[in-house]
Amino acid sequence: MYVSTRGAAEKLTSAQAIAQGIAPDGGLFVPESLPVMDEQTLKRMISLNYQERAVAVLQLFLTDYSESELKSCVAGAYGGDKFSSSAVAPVVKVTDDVFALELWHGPTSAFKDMALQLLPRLLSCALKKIDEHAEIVILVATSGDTGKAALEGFKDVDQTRVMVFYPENGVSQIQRLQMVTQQGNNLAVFAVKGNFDDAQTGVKHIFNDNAFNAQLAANSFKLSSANSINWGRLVPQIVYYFSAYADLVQSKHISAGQQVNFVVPTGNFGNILAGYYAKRMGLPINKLICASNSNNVLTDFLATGVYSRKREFHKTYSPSMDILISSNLERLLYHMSNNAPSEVSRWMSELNSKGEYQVSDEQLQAIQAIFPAGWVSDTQTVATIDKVYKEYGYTLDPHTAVAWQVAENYRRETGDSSPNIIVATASPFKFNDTVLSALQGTDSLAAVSEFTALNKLAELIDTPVPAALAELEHLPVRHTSVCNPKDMPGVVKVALKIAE
Ligand SMILES: N[C@@H](CCOP(=O)(O)O)C(=O)O
Repeated sequence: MYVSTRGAAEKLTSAQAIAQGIAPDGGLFVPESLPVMDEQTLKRMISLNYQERAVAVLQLFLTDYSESELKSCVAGAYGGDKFSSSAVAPVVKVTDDVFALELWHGPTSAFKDMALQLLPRLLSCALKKIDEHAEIVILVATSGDTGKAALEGFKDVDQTRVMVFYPENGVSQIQRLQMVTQQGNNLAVFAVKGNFDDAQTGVKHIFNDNAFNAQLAANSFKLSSANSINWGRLVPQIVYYFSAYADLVQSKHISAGQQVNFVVPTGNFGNILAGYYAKRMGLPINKLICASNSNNVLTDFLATGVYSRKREFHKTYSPSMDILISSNLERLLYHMSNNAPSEVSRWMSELNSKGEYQVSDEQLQAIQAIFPAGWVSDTQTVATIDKVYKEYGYTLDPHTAVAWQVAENYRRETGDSSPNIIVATASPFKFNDTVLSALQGTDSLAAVSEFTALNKLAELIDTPVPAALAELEHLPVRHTSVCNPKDMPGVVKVALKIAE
């Protein structure tokens, strides 16, 4: 069963939690108890393919789904030619003890596909299970990657509508084009005059507005989420930690049981939290290294125990991580406080009212023992892209470059020699201008169009542009709406044709 991190919502099955998205008390759903992956299953994973590994992990959490339901959801998500790699999430050896877990082989070239190809299937199945007939309105706040992956995953899915809110000037050109050209009859995309936090806060306000939800219900609509606040977004992400480990044992780069570090470019804390669940389940993870850009709110929290959003918001070359309110930290705090919803509620309410909260020294030490952290500037990010390409012929996108450099700094500072698995979250082509100028200097971008830059990058790194990105050049723009954060509820009503 699933409980809210704030303790004031009823327990739900996983199907109910996935359909609701967020708990009615404003908290996030977490498993009441965490399953353990026994050693035998861990060993067995080595010889399984990605889909089989996914079922093995999912069935430990989604206990109200049958094995055949999970197999069918997983086959739909990862089967066929949806992913450009047959491994789905391949692990690439970059140096003797540094590996890249490439999570960007899906249809939108970012790691969000790993969950957002599966979530629509889990949700459709959940709606049948719980006999829900309302139309589910999925609200998404995005700093670039989740939005497109949600649009692609939910496009024309029965009984769903999708509404994506992205910061007007806070995503890469390719990310923007991916969203504004999206086809499908059940979706809408809005640029928000503000940053990602404004969009995410706007969405959370809508979720917590009882009158608004009642009006929706009267029109046979219910809200849900495709962000990592939804448990159904998070659980598929646990799978690739197991899969990467199994691959490395299979290829004999590590021995079974050996401790490894995962280094995760972090924004909303969902990806790295999935790694935490994998560790709690028994995967031999030494550290989960939290890598940030100059929006280093998490680095500071992990150093001091004070989470403060009272700071300048920076627009960086790694825009998907331009976030100051990291939603999933709430789940970690719940687990690290020994499941104490009253403490979590107090911290979240202080974050809301005072802009900050502080955990105890004891809690901080327990968190620090698992999550070392660091951040790098834009200047270091581009230097890292250039250095890694020159030294190893491997092309990093800016988010993955942040992780790479933080991993290098961590190893130098601590002497921890565990193999580092860098979680590669996006294709370099999504951030073509930053990557091209990192490799060839800013002059390479002078007076060239987005698509010339894409092709130049492809030629330089001798890799074809993903077809779905190349075709953006010829797709008509279908979504041009812009709104203020305070107008988001009205915008949702208009899109749903609900009268004021
Ligand atoms: N980095 C994200 C921000 C939202 O995070 P999510 O994991 O909660 O969906 C993005 O690219 O949109």
